Amino acid sequence: MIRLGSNSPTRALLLNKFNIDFIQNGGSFDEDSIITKNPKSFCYEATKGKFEELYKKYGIEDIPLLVADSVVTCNNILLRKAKNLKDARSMLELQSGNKTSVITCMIFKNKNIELIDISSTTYEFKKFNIEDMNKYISSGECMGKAGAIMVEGFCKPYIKKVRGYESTAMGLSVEKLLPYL
Ligand SMILES: Nc1nc2c(ncn2[C@H]2C[C@H](O)[C@@H](COP(=O)(O)OP(=O)(O)OP(=O)(O)O)O2)c(=O)[nH]1
Repeated sequence: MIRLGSNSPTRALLLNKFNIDFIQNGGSFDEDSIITKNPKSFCYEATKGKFEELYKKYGIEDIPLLVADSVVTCNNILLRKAKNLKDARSMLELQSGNKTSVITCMIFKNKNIELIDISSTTYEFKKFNIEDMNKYISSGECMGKAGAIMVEGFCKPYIKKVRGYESTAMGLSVEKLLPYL
């Protein structure tokens, strides 16, 4: 049993998919407090902030703690979760027919180890079909996802090339975590 220190439904879905028993307690770390715009540093700072908040609140005496953060970088621009549908559209237009990477940082701590993992999955997308993209945006599924992309959904038919785990792109590099559970 582990504590998933996250509000993310996708992270819960991933742990379920890998049959990992967990309870879910999200935090309220303010990612807007992070100064750096470097995608990898931002992702690490956000994960560290989330970990410190929840480690203070729950500790690891009873069960291990897992937190994570994901960001997207395209054309060296840091893309977080879209603020609104207009923001989501511009993120998607940037990534259409382009190369984009999802960076996921995880911190996992139990009584014996502390794992800090930063992984990325890089995609080369074909150009998104406009009608398809409009439908995706108006569905609202683009919200709450780093870079407004959904690799297992909207983006799937447009994947030309991929390097890295799909789980990393969805927000939790579970394959990297398994050896420690
Ligand atoms: N379903 C899906 N979700 C994705 C994908 N890429 C990123 N995400 C989700 C995972 C995270 O919930 C979210 C990235 O935002 P954060 O890392 O800040 O996490 P979030 O605020 O959702 O929850 P947390 O900070 O862990 O409480 O985007 C994807 O391709 N598919």
